[in-house]
Amino acid sequence: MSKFGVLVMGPAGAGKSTFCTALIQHLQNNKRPCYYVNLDPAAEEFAFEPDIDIKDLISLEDVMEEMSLGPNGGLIYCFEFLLENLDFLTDPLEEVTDEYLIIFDMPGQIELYTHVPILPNLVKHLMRGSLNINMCAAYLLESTFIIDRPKFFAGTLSAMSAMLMLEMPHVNILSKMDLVKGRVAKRDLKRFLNPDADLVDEDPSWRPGKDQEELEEGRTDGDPASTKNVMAGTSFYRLNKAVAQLIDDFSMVSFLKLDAQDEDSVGAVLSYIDDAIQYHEAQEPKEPRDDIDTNIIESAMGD
Ligand SMILES: Nc1nc2c(ncn2[C@@H]2O[C@H](COP(=O)(O)OP(=O)(O)OP(=O)(O)O)[C@@H](O)[C@H]2O)c(=O)[nH]1
Ligand SMILES: [Mg+2]
Repeated sequence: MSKFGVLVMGPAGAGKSTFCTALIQHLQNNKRPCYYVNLDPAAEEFAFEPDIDIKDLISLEDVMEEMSLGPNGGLIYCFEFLLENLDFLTDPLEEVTDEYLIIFDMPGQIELYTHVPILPNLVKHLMRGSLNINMCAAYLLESTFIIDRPKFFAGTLSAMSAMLMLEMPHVNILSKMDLVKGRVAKRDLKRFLNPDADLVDEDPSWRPGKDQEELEEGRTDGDPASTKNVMAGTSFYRLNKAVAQLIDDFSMVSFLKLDAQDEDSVGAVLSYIDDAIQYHEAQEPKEPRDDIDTNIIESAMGD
């Protein structure tokens, strides 16, 4: 028997926990069972109480205090500790059946998704070990990033890096769509869903050349440490063009749109996740149960 899960990832504040909440609400509205796993050792408040909470194993606050670590080092320590104590996850998850969608709410520290091999090891354990969970990664990026193209391509690069590192089915999501509605034309928005390198050239805010000249001549508005000119200069343009071209060449990253307040939008994203993990293929057609039908009929008749 397979199990089914989604790993909700992305940078800090991208809307991961809000998406998890919206997803749980949507599943409940559609009478689908779900199992909520919080893997953020710093998360305090939840709209739905997690079924498993990493804080019952280890909390970031304790680690930072006792090990004298900062928030990022502390988080890596928490995950290393989790990897040494995988029974904490395995034991309860073994009981979860194939009707459930297991939702893993991840922390936002970008270190986890880029260069340390912690997540690949965790994912391997969940997918290939005795748990045998069909997993999909959902990588969220805030849609407001599209207003600042260097930020958008940096975020897209981090999504691609997570895809390459995790080697699992993956959907990328532009979250908080309500914040860009009306600010970006629909046609322009479409370009960001399948980003190409030309978006860098078409950015109206670029002034390549001019500020670089000023920088080279030492004219930096009286502030020698100013980064303003660097960010608008030719070198920065070329860097962004190279990043965008790399993403374009791999042709791996496209985005789905998400407005967590809109149930249809949450349902649409869920249907992509279901497809990726082949959730519906595994569900047995349910026979109508005689006892339930009789009860419904009896209660409808006021018996
Ligand atoms: N307008 C709008 N705000 C949102 C949406 N989703 C999340 N937010 C807000 O964005 C902020 C961060 O949301 P979270 O869901 O906590 O983000 P997160 O990715 O879980 O954050 P970390 O766990 O701290 O990395 C909160 O203030 C949310 O209310 C959305 O769809 N629209
Ligand atoms: Mg969160």
